[in-house]
Amino acid sequence: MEREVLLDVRDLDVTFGERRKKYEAVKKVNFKIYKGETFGLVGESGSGKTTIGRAIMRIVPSCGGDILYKGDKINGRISAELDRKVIKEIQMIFQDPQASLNERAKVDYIISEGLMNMEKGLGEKERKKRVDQALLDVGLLPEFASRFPHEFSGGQRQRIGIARSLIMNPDFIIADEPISALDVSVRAQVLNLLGDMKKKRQITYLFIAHDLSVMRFITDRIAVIRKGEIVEMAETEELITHALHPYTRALLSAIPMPDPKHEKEKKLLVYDPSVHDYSWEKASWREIRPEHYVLANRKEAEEYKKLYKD
Ligand SMILES: Nc1ncnc2c1ncn2[C@@H]1O[C@H](COP(=O)(O)OP(=O)(O)OP(=O)(O)O)[C@@H](O)[C@H]1O
Repeated sequence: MEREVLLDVRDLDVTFGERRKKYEAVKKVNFKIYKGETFGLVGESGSGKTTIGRAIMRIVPSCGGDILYKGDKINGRISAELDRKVIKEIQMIFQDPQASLNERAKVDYIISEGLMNMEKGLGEKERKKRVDQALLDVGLLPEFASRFPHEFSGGQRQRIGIARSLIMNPDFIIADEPISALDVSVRAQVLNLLGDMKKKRQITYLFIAHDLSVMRFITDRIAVIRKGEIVEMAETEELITHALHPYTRALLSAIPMPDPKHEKEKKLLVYDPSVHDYSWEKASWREIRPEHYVLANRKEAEEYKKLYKD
């Protein structure tokens, strides 16, 4: 059965600064996220993960390429109607719950601010009801609504951030390292909460993280990003067990990075199932195994051939 594509990112470029100070944070990035899946974007700090999330949220402008949500192009100029739909349906959960909540506002306001902007005619009684429900949904008590963020622990603050997203009844959530700033003891709880939300509400996730250990348990597919480019993309289990790109393998096992001088010669390693062998083709995305894509150089190909030839 054909899977429904929720988000389709095509040749996305994001550049910061101008002229000599120009910095290409995201370069020709392509991926699709299917409805109902949890798609992971993994890479070390500064690789461009957050920028991709922010480009989808339209917090940073894209410089090239298309971002299609449910088939509609949402980057660049869009209609007011589509703008409202995207604001409501796509929500983001931020990395640092200490920084992402307005310290001067009560939880009640923080959680319902977006909702009030979207539904101008919303009555006070209904608003209150939805705030209480959102708090209960994330495992917090309705009476917390009258408190300020500083009265909460890191884990509770992240739950408040999640409640702020959930109250919009989103179809798609971008979770940008939602647990990395939290105490180890509460990380699993927050992950479980996100997992429960997915099951109950059929939410699709883009999950951003810098290490693969967490991703392994929560994602269906993963794209590995390095210096603004996707270097490998596959189903999670396939990627973990048959990582092809040395960078992915480095993320998996903390082995040293490949020599950067080999990066210039970019070619695509293609697995041909009919002859059970790999060959090099010009650098455009192709499947190696079903839905396993990799971008690498010739020297690495020789390594892969040795390692992965059945
Ligand atoms: N608004 C901006 N202006 C200029 N440069 C930026 C801006 N935002 C991000 N960058 C740069 O773009 C690159 C990618 O940053 P980004 O935050 O997307 O990386 P990341 O992979 O999410 O890293 P982290 O895990 O540390 O958040 C970095 O070099 C960063 O300094």
